[in-house]
Amino acid sequence: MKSILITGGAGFIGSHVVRRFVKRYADYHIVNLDALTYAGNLENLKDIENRPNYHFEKADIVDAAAVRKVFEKHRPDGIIHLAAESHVDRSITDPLAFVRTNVLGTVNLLDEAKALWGDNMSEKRFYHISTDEVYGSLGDTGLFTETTAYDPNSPYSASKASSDHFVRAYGETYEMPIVVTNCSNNYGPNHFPEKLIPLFINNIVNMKPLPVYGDGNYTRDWLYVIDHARAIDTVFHEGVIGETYNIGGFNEWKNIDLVKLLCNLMDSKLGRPEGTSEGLITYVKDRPGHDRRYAIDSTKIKNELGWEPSVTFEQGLAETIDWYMENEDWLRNVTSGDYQSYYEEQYDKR
Ligand SMILES: Cc1cn([C@H]2C[C@H](O)[C@@H](COP(=O)(O)OP(=O)(O)O[C@H]3O[C@H](CO)[C@@H](O)[C@H](O)[C@H]3O)O2)c(=O)[nH]c1=O
Repeated sequence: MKSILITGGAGFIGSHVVRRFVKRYADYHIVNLDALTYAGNLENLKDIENRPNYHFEKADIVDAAAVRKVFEKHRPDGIIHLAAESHVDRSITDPLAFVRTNVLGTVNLLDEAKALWGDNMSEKRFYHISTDEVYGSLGDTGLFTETTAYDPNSPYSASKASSDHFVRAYGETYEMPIVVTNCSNNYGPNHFPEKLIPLFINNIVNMKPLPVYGDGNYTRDWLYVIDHARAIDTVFHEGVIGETYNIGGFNEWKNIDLVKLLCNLMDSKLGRPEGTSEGLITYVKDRPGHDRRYAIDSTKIKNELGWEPSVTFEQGLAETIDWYMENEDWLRNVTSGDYQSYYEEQYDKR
């Protein structure tokens, strides 16, 4: 039996990875290690929580002793590391939180893996999930490839770039079998409504303003989270040790075009007159250091491992909207408590 530790498994991308692994690999011992911060939610895993191959451990990766206990108990052969602070706006107001979780937390995990595996690293794997933001910002043309130089601009992307470097350093220095993927913007069910798509879905439902940063002409490449989880499964099992793979949707959208599409889809789903949601669009002060364009070339993973997106953007977005509308309780629960004050604070600042 293979023991697999998935960090951040109660979060957005992590929960889709945990669900996929628990359902597909009945003979694996799957451990979800999560600190259950504001963005982690065990509700995301209700449908699989009683499966015999699933185990949950509440621990913060910043706490090395707590991580060690989990390692000693479950003795993982493979680690899929997704736990991270992930919101760029939060990193601008509290960079240290990102250093702690994303840098220190990652090094703690690497150290515990090294201690557990010792000299016997064959058949082991440390897989770090990272972001295309480490490459910085593009002009109107070009794509990030695996050889693009790192050039992070936000405290968030600087912390992820740093953690990528530590993972690679453990590969070089201690011969740890590592693999890294850098992925574009994800969307889909269970996405915390601080990020563009779920925030705007929530605001449209509640007829609240849609705060578009700057001129709205910022470009992102969007990938359905379920396709990302499938890519992670592929890289975990078939990716070549020491390699980096870029993952993206070849699906670039300017924010304002995406927001207008979302508005139109929501109006028709909610039975509201055309143009109702677009009327909520409010241009607000820009995000400091806002990266203009991300666009990623995922040819390598397609050619070498046979992965490519399976869901079109129109299909994925429609499924996402349906999910939020069918899961009002989930949305209400995650937007209660501190959420409101966080949201208002962000909005007031602009
Ligand atoms: C929340 C919010 C965002 N935006 C803009 C900022 C960005 O250009 C775009 C998407 O913003 P966000 O949803 O915050 O995502 P972004 O900053 O691109 O980063 C995401 O995508 C990255 C991958 O590229 C991940 O590594 C990050 O964890 C993830 O948060 O929309 C707005 O115009 N208004 C908003 O209220």
